[in-house]
Amino acid sequence: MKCINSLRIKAIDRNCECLGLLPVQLMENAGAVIAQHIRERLESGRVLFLAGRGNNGGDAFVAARHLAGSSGYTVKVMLLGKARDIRTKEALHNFSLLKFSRVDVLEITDSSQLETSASESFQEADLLVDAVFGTGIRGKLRDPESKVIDFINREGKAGKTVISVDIPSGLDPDSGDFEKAVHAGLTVTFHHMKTGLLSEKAKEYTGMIKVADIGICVDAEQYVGPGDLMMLRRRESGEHKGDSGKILVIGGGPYSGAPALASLSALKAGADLVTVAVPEPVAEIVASYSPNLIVRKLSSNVLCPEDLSILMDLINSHDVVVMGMGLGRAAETLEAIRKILPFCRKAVLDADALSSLSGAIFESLAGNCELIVTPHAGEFARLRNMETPDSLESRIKAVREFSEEKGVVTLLKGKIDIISDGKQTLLNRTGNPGMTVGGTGDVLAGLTGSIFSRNPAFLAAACAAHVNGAAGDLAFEKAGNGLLATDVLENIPKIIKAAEIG
Ligand SMILES: NC(=O)C1=CN([C@@H]2O[C@H](COP(=O)(O)OP(=O)(O)OC[C@H]3O[C@@H](n4cnc5c(N)ncnc54)[C@H](O)[C@@H]3O)[C@@H](O)[C@H]2O)[C@@H](O)CC1
Ligand SMILES: [K+]
Repeated sequence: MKCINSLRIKAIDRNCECLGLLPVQLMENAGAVIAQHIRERLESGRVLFLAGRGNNGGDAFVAARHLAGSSGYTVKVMLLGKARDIRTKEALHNFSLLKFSRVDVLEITDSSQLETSASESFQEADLLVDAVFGTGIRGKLRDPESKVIDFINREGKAGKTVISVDIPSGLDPDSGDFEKAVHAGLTVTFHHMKTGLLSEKAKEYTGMIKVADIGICVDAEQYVGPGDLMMLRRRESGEHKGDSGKILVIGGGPYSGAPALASLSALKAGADLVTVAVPEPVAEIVASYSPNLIVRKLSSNVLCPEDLSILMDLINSHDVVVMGMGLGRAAETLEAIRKILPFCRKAVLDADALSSLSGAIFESLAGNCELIVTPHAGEFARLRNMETPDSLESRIKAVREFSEEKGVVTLLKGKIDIISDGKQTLLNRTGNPGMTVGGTGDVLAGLTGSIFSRNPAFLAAACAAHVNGAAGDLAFEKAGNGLLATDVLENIPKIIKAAEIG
């Protein structure tokens, strides 16, 4: 059974919104599902909804409206707080519809009301709906919410049915931990099972669990979207130079532009420091591209095994090594890459570096170096010794199997990018035909390294693919098919800033 954590559900929710499926639509579906489960449990009678001020409460407002429209039900909503404290516009919108829906509303502004004016509502209810907290619960429980959980449990103990919306209130949706939680007879959770519901501790509290479809678009989950960018680590105030990533780019030799593009891209994506190590003949050219780059000279015309002595300290003092761009495929270069890799903790391999990889290398790296590879279809074919299939389905299968077998994260570039770590797979469709121009792959590699320095490999690769394509789409608006890799580079900060992840 597919399980999901609270961060990912938020991401999917946001992706839905970006696709045009509004949060209020999902709330409507969630509420309608809850109303249906109530009807199945209770043919007629008094139903009391305990609603918090977040979207979990919003689901309850919708369910109350649906149920009040069915004959035989007397419906009451107890709002924990004042209407003006309701946190989201969707919940507030649905709350405001209650006054036209034959639903009694009681605002609990003081815990003492629970013992006095509100106590009768608990006693006379035939069924209680727990919509105090869903996936948005944070920190220690406060009153009146904490007390309401006790009141719900008291009625449950007396034999009344308690239905929890999404999760029993009080449970941490990810760990299943709690200081106090609603004891439900039935939990109706939305879209996928929440990780916390399956914990040993939670099992006694959830009652029967039903996973309910609420109409989330498949693409919101299968494709990387702005919601996934929300999962990336935010920069904290008070961070120091270097905390937001130190990237070592190893590239150049036959080419000089490629390592410069990767390095600048890492900086534009928010890395604090980028050092670019390049063979001696191109060092000055690379340095001339930008004063923001720290350039280190390697010993000869191309990267070679002797350079390991210069590179060791650099590798140790940087978070991520991004390697391959413009290195060429001289035998000594490929040998050097194979020698360098075991010393890296995190590495992104692109272009020529991919030619150095063999089964034995992957095995020797397992557990020591986290690796992201960013091949295009031709490079992927060479990596696997097998044609890269044309159909999307077969490509997805190939990328998933390769990633699982080799223990790496693969970002297969194409019209639709495929990102997989063997267990999770995401697709990306940002980008445009103008991006077939040289250099955009170098930009992607640097961007990936930059995000990877602060985030898990799979999330970093997926988000990098999305940001790179989105920056390319902005560049396309101005330059069409005449866009350059440098135009993509220039637009990276706009995309990063819009997602507030820089
Ligand atoms: N795809 C989705 O994510 C959907 C989510 N929906 C619902 O939205 C819920 C998540 O909504 P929210 O993120 O608004 O969060 P919640 O409704 O779970 O609760 C957040 C609110 O609870 C209060 N709160 C949090 N911790 C507290 C504490 N320790 N003591 C006292 N008060 C506390 C705060 O006022 C906060 O605004 C889900 O569980 C689900 O029921 C649905 O509307 C449909 C779609
Ligand atoms: K709940």
